[in-house]
Amino acid sequence: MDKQTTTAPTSTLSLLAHLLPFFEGLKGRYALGALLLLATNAAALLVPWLLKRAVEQLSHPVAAAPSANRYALLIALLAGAYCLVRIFSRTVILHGARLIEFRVREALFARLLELDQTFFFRERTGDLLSRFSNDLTNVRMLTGFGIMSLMNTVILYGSAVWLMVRINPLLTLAALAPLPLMVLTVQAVSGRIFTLSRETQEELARVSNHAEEAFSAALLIKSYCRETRFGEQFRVAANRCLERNLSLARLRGFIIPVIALATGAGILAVLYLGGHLVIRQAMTLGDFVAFSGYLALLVWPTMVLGWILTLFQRGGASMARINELLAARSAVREHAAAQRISSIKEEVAFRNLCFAYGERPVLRDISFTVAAGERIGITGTVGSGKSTLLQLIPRLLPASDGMIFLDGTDINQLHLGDLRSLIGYLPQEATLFSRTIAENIAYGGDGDCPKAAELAGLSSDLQGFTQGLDTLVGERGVTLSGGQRQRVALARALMRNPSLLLLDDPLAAVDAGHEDEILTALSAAWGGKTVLMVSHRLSAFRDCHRVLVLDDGRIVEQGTPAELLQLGGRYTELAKRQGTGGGSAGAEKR
Ligand SMILES: Nc1ncnc2c1ncn2[C@@H]1O[C@H](COP(=O)(O)OP(=O)(O)OP(=O)(O)O)[C@@H](O)[C@H]1O
Repeated sequence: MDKQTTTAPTSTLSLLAHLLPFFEGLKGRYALGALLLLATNAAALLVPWLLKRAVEQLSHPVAAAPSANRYALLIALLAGAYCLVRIFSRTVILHGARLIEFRVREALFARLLELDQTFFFRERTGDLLSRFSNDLTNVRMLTGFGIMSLMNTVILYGSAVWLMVRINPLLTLAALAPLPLMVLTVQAVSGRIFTLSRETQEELARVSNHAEEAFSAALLIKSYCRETRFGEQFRVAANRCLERNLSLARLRGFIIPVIALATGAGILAVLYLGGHLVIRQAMTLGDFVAFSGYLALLVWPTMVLGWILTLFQRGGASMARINELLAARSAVREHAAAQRISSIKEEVAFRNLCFAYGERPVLRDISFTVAAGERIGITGTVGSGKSTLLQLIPRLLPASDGMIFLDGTDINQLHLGDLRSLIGYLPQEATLFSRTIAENIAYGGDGDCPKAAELAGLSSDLQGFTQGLDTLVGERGVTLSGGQRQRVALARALMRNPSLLLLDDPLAAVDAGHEDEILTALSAAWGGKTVLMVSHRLSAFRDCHRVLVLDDGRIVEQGTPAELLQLGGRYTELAKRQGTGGGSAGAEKR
């Protein structure tokens, strides 16, 4: 995702405009919140007016005592009503903010599920997690406290200033005269606050990334005694984050005294000028008390202006980061007129398939056809593009149009869900969820779980677990051996009895004893399945009708294992090195 660390603060509003769709159906709630805020402020504004009336009564001392009690009671009642309505207004608005946070989180998650592999190659997990946690919190603060405080400030300023003008326009001017100084200062620093907020969020994302890497690579860090070095790298990242945070705090610290100065100067001006007006009897004492009361009500909203500004700039910066994620588009998309498919009747064909990761070509001019029910082995040098080739078939990676066909139809025109449900894919690295073995296998689809486990050669392992298929595998399968993890993943791929089986190095983490067990079990599972099996071990190809040998993204040899051994080329060389018959048992061609 493009970094926009220097996005101008003026664009904060346009960034926040992206939030509008998430307010759908909540506008009424915010309007009610505003109404309740109006009511609380009306109660607050009545207090100075009652004080004025109470003070005016003091000029008639005889009647003053009972009426003073009455005013005191009224003020107490108003304060009670103020508290009650205030609680409701906060709940109504803050609840709305929680709903918005929930909606944005859902939208983010839906987008992440939709994005293809190439996106995840680019992005760091810690950074993505940070968008889900810190950035979302900032957006919630903005849509909750930010909006509530802003509405409160606008309502209070609008009404209090109007009442003050009614009492004495010139005194109002004097009270508010220092405000432009405050506005100019706030304006001057707001751009810097936005930039710093954005940088802080990015540094925080780096810290999350370091933490995430430290957790997932704990074994590696310990085995290479890299605790100190890793700790140091974390400290550097955390320090950079701290510096940004401190700069932000300094800036906020600078705003608050300026605001306090402006409000203090206003109060001073009112005391001095208002006092003189009262002495000269150009203003009643009651009006002076009411005026001071209104001004006092403005102190807090003025003081929190700096905080509101920070909430908006920080929320804007976070929204920019969230928008980047929401705007990310998958290179693998459903075709507008996607064709449904329920089986592979004839073939899977590759026609001059080329693929590149960014600028780097990985597969070049690959052409071959796999007849339905045919089993193809794929071997070759490390990094020759074998895994990439497999991942292109279920469109886990985006292939260009006109390169891969299923029964004559370009896979890009097929319904994505249909295509994928025809395929059982075993990736090179087995990914397990921290659930039971049975649940991990059942993730592959509906089917016979014990049977799939048996086919994957898991039976003897399951006997060793007291809870068998119900054994919990720990986070990402840590409580299983590498070979066991891979066999659970294999069972998952077999679970839905797929038409097309894509096996990426199914014997990579398997010992010789299990290799034979799995291959024998798989022989029973082939049925009429079309199979593409990648392996470095040529013995894996004993049931394959044909084997392709890849080198630097090209097919350099192909044929039955026996034919390839006759060629005396790459395959023969590999077979010699492995001291095997090169899978020459080779399946009979149909
Ligand atoms: N996400 C990626 N971004 C950039 N390059 C990649 C990415 N994944 C793989 N590659 C590169 O593409 C080439 C082919 O990778 P691939 O994993 O398909 O090879 P392979 O033949 O399966 O390798 P191996 O035998 O080691 O499993 C390699 O050079 C690899 O470095």
